[in-house]
Amino acid sequence: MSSTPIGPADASKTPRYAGLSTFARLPRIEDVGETDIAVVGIPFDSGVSFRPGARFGPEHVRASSRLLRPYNPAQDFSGWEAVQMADAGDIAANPFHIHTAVEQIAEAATELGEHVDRILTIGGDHTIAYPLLKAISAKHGPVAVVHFDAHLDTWDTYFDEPITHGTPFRRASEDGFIDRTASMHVGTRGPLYGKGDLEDDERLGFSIITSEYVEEHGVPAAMERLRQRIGDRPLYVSVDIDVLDPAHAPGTGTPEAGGLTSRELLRIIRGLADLNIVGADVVEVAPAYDHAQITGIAASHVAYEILTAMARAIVRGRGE
Ligand SMILES: N=C(N)NCCCC(=O)O
Ligand SMILES: [Zn+2]
Ligand SMILES: [Zn+2]
Repeated sequence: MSSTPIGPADASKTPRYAGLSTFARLPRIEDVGETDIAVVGIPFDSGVSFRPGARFGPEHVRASSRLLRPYNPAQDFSGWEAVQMADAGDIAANPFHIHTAVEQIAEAATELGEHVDRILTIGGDHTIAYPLLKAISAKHGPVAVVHFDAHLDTWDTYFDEPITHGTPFRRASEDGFIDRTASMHVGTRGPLYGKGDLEDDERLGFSIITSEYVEEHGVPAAMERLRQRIGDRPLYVSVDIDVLDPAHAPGTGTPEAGGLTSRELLRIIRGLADLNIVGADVVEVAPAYDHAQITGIAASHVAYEILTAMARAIVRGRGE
């Protein structure tokens, strides 16, 4: 798409708090022609092991994104002025049958991916990363994954069930959706079931930047390790908002103490901006436990940084 993109509603003409709720007040996909980047919601939380409520994440993050502005000074770039972004609405996923839900998600993401260059998904619980990785790897081959999360999410089963929000990256690794030489968790912390969890995790292809590592060595060292491991491979970024400390993201289902600050997370994501982010999700926002939109605003800013990085990658690819 090369003509001038259609941007969000102008906040100096239509008040920010007016109008239909789309991410950042972007146009709906049906209201624009060709779209470079689609933001899509997946209101699904049937995979949770503790507090439910992430099914209301997409509408909450959209509502919390109304104050975003076009120019991102931290990346010196105006994403939606450079490429066409649009809100593609929500993917309908069966809340009563998780196997059907993941098929629906994989199909809908594959179909959307045929029409747009990149997709940023707003969840929903972390289960959705599994079908999203299926769709993205069908397009690009096995992708490098940077997974921001308090949790490993490479556990095997819960109640003997293989598809849950604690297991998506194990299933994705077993199914060959991820590049086992180039994937990483960031922000991991807290109690595990046993030491074997870490051995399994390594075997499944992940190395780990713990929350403590970020505190000890700082954001630049973390960014350097990420760049070294990923290189120029196609990169999928999955952000579980519980990577943030509960002080920065109370509105989530499985909170763990000792997490990143939102400032640290935003900086690390910006550090990925010169890599090739081909797809991303922001998951596990559960508004019932949120206060003053703390979690929703953090998630909307994370999504904004990722969208900016994606737009820059598209512009680089065009040789502009
Ligand atoms: N993906 C998230 N947020 N949490 C996974 C927690 C799995 C457990 O209860 O052990
Ligand atoms: Zn988590
Ligand atoms: Zn997770």
